[in-house]
Amino acid sequence: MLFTTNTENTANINKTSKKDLLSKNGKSKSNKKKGKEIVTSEENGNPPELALKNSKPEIAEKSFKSKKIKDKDEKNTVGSRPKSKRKDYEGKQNDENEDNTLIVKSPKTKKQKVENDALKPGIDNNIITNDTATTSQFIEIETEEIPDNLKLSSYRITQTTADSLKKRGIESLFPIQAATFDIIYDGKDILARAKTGTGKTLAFALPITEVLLKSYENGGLKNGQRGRAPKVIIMTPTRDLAKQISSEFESIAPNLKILCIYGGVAYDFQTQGLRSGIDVLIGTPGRILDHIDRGNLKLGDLKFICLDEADQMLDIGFAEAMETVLQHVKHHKENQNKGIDYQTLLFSATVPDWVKNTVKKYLRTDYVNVDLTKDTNTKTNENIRHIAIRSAWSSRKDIIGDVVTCYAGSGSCVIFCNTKNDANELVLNDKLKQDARVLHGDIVQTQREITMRDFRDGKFKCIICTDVLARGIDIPQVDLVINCEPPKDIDSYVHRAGRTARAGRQGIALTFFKAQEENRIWNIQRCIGVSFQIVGPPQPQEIIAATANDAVKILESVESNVLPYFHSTAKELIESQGAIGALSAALAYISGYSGGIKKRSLMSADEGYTTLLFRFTYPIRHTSYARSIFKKHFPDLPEDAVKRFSMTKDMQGVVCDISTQYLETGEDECLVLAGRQWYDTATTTLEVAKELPELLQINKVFDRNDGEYGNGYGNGYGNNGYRNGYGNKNNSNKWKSFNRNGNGKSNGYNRFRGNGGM
Ligand SMILES: Nc1ncnc2c1ncn2[C@@H]1O[C@H](COP(=O)(O)OP(=O)(O)OP(=O)(O)O)[C@@H](O)[C@H]1O
Repeated sequence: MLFTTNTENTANINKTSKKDLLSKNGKSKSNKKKGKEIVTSEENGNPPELALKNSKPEIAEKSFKSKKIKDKDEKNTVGSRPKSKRKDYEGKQNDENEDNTLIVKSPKTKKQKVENDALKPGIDNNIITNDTATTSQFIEIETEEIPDNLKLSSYRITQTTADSLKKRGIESLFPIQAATFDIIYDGKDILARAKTGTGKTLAFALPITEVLLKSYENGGLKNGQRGRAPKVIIMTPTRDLAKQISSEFESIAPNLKILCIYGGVAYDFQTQGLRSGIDVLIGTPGRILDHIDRGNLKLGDLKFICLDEADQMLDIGFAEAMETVLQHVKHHKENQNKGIDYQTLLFSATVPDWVKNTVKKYLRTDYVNVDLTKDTNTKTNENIRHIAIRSAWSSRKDIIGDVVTCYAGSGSCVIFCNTKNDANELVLNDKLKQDARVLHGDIVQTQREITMRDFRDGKFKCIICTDVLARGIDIPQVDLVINCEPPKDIDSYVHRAGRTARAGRQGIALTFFKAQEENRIWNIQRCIGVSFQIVGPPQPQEIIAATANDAVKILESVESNVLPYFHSTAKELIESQGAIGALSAALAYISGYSGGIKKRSLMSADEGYTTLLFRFTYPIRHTSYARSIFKKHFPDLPEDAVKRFSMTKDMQGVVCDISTQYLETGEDECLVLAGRQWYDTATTTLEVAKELPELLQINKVFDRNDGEYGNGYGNGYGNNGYRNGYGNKNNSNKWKSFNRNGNGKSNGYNRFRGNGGM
């Protein structure tokens, strides 16, 4: 394990596979070679207590355990341990890999034999279900084995705090918390990065709380005095996040006085709060600065200044205020000849260079850089599934309700708009059948708080917002995030998507894009290392599948005593419509689809278009092949009735949209186009596409005759494709050159580009 303290002090801390963990096990080649040495600041002129050597971790662990029992002074501390031993113990818990990175073990499941209570005398066997029934005295259950390095008891967490955590269902630390606890507790500055929803708030809140509690206990800091200045300032970009962090502190540290301040509300209450004395101040930089300027906020006792989501400060216009606060603190301490007797902490899922450069001016040179995102391929949380739907802006408002129905399940949904106006418009949209409320910077603070509270409490399903909710906001039941259009930048995408799949849950991030925005989707895909699944808008069968269960539940919940009143009407209905027809009508009504479900193009979500799929038994070279089939077989079909031709990724298919007025289904489900029946041949079939097949990168393969996409094809695709991809004119009619880019290498993207010139 290496805490590099040269230029960056980087502790790379990775989750690793079970196999990796087993193979390390303190016995790896590198461990032998390096003698499990934690090289820290001693070699670099930093305080000696951080230079750790641990060649015999197992022994260190034992000595820690016995010491823990003996040491009465530390009885109030779960896992508190003498410093020297603690270091040894830490070395044991966190394995190192070949390149000296610290590995934080994740919980793994372990099979445990427990006594089968169901077979014990005196226990009611009726409670045995089919799943649990067994004749064995023991049953095997899967339990989570918490690695020692994630156990609360492995850290200097007081019993009171541990109890508060357990009340919230927190039994162990998450990797970022395990990775940063000791660093912060032991007095270092830190720049920490971990993916969204991985517990960064507690990663700073826990050690800060414990340091304060320890200081108060030892009399080092004055506790409870009226007018006491804060020991901690936490700056966040938004009020909503400030409120959330305050609640987090309140839940783990009920004995500390927490104050949350932000702009947009009167000063009086905040000023009174500051004057009465507080321990932790959480707020937005602008308002914090105002209080410093007004002389309300004293900085002399400050021990921690923490920046959460600092990189968003620039977007919100807080970058200058944030830096001025940091400068004030520094100068204030210097003027008091206290030097830098406080710690600076920075946490975010994304840390762009401007933040690093700004913050480094205020971090001590021996700060530690913990980056849990560094060695993973994706920048977003792995539990997020990324979906994109191409649709014209005008169609989006019509399908968004169905999208929520099909993808949010019983969970909640956050819908991001790029502007406040868009958010205001969308919330009025009657197609959004689900309960929805709007939240953005123009909504008054009290209403924002009510909306957030109700959303957390599950009182409505969708919150429509701007980026004001993109950062940090933690609502565990959010299963779906929708971007009404691609966000302005990559980091925004990472944070917006991160509102789902929190604390190990699964979630979906779904982005709408216009045809001309497609490159933005591929750009996000490339930059954050995820794979977008391009799908069509929900189709009737999916919508019905998603709603029918709920409708059935509603029917089942009807009080039986009211049913007799409906019997005679039901009887008449069944006589006129048949039982299935009558009940289906009732289900359709309950599901909110009594007005019918509009068929939509899978390609563009446009109403009035149906997507057709040609399949060939051989690869084709161009979508015009399909166009020529239409011309030949359906001479009465107007040319503009079919559009958006696009090649499937395997190049053995073409999808296109046909104006639904020219499409009928004849006997045996056969297709009738402009009055003529289509007959499949041995090599070519045509059907209504049930789902969007994987396409070659889409905007590049639209047919040049499509008004909507014509330019993309003619200029971008044609020229580039020919020159870059195809390369050699002489090869143009040779099949082998079709699969090659200019360099003669075959790969997905270039292969497609290579096709462009044909
Ligand atoms: N050790 C833990 N055990 C169980 N749940 C936890 C633990 N730590 C945090 N959580 C829960 O995980 C969720 C996400 O935590 P948090 O909001 O701190 O994430 P984050 O990394 O700050 O995300 P973001 O980057 O979006 O701000 C919260 O609901 C929190 O209560």
